[in-house]
Amino acid sequence: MPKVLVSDPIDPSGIDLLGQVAQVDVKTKLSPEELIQIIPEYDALMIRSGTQVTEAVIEAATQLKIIGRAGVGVDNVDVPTATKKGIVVVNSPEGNTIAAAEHALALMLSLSRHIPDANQSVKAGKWERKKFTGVEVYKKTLGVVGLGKIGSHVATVARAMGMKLLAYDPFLSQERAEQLGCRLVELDFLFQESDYITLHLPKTPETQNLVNAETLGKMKSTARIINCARGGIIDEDALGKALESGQIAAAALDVYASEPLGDSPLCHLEQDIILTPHLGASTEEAQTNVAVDVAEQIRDVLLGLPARSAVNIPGLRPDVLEKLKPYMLLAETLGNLVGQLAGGRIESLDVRLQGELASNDSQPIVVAALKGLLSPALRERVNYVNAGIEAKDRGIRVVETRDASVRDYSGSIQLSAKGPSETRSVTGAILGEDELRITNIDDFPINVVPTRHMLLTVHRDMPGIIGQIGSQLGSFNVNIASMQVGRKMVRGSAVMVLSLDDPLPEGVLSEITNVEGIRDAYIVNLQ
Ligand SMILES: NC(=O)C1=CN([C@@H]2O[C@H](COP(=O)(O)OP(=O)(O)OC[C@H]3O[C@@H](n4cnc5c(N)ncnc54)[C@H](O)[C@@H]3O)[C@@H](O)[C@H]2O)C=CC1
Ligand SMILES: O=C(O)CCC(=O)C(=O)O
Repeated sequence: MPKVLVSDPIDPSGIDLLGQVAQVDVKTKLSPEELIQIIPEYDALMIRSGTQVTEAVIEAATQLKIIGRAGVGVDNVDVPTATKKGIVVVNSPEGNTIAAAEHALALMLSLSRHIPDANQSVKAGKWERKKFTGVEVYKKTLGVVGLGKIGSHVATVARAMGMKLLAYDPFLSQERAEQLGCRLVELDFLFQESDYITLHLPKTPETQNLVNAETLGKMKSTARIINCARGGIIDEDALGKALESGQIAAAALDVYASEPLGDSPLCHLEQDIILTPHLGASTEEAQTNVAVDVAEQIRDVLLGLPARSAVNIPGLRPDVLEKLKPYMLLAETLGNLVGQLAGGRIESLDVRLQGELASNDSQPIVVAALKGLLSPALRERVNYVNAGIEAKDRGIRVVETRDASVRDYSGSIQLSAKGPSETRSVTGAILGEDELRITNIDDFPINVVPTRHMLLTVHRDMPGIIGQIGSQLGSFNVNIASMQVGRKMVRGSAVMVLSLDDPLPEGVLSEITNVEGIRDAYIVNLQ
């Protein structure tokens, strides 16, 4: 019988289900060393957010086939290392959506009516009716930052309560926002106009400290902010200061930059602040949903069947997967790249299969391209199962074309993404067994190995420009791993792609854009 380790508290419904096909050991509160010591015995690991599945844990896990996260965020799993070792990572992208949305709404109403303080006051024998006079949410403006699954449900309920809705989501179409009764606006406008702001976006390098002293400074002094998304999206020091100075009226947080929160200055604020211990997903229903969802996937993988919500390896028959894997990885990488170049609100994606690939089943490749395209916006919430639905919900039209006559490589994929103002296109191929290459960017021929941190420029082909960019990067201590230039004609336009050892520090991009001859510069981060 296969062995499953459950290392965080999981609803019994999931454990019972797994018990039918495996030996299940529940061992919570393991130290990192204890986990590394016992993990070699196990075929599957089931976790919530408590267990850190680090590179060291995965390297020690010689039998492991699957890691199941009973929840959405897989921030506590080293997914790239798991993928490298062929370990499937699954999550439950929707099991706790309603729970998290309802928690945000509960916090909004609690802030409006001072429920936690009023409760404490009555329990202390007081009767302070005037002190706890509240405000109504009816006809107030709610700004929703991140209009995905949770944000959409919050918007739907808030609309039914008579609230006016603004939303900011750089990856969502106007049409989808309108369906939800939201006016899609820029972030500054949302901060200036909202009476309540609720955050429902992922934590990424771009969203870290999205709410900071400057953005808080734009809010009304009567405004209230709620964060049930991820800690670190709000700068906690700046929030404390904004509350103390009366810059904003109140805040409610469920998530923190570091958890558990411990004795933070936020706990000692006199002002209106409600703090809950990451309870967004903690309802009986959500815990049953996520436990059963993930346990079913672990069971299926242990029985040799595909998983339905794999964040890293798609649910295909092993023989099909083996054949298509390099091309799916290529499509996902190209999707990610073209999405970053097109910059957000994509209206359509053209997937063109060329050469030998033209006669293949295109569906897995299209899905992989969409997963890559949507991953800057949705991160681990987009997988091979929901990528098509997510794209449709976002109003992205997908067109497939085939051209068997293109013979530069045995098989190649071209993706063209149409944004609001322009269409960007990238092509890639597989060299040898599984080496990925980007072979064309916006019709400029190039030969680039995709890497994690890249800088891409479109510039005038003239002497000195490459040297200047190299010096700029050097002055910021950024090391260049490789460089490729592509051009269509001498002294015309050119593209340059630099692979970097480290992420680009803030401010470098604007310096590079200022170099004479540079028309555009992009930071591209590929997974
Ligand atoms: N407190 C808790 O216990 C729970 C927290 N969460 C967190 O809630 C958040 C939302 O989850 P879901 O709605 O399921 O995710 P989702 O993926 O369905 O929606 C996220 C939305 O954020 C948008 N987005 C991405 N970058 C953005 C940016 N820079 N600015 C504005 N919007 C941006 C995306 O386009 C997407 O529409 C996540 O951070 C998730 O980890 C989820 C479940 C429970
Ligand atoms: O309670 C948990 O497991 C955390 C829920 C959460 O934040 C998530 O699913 O992303």
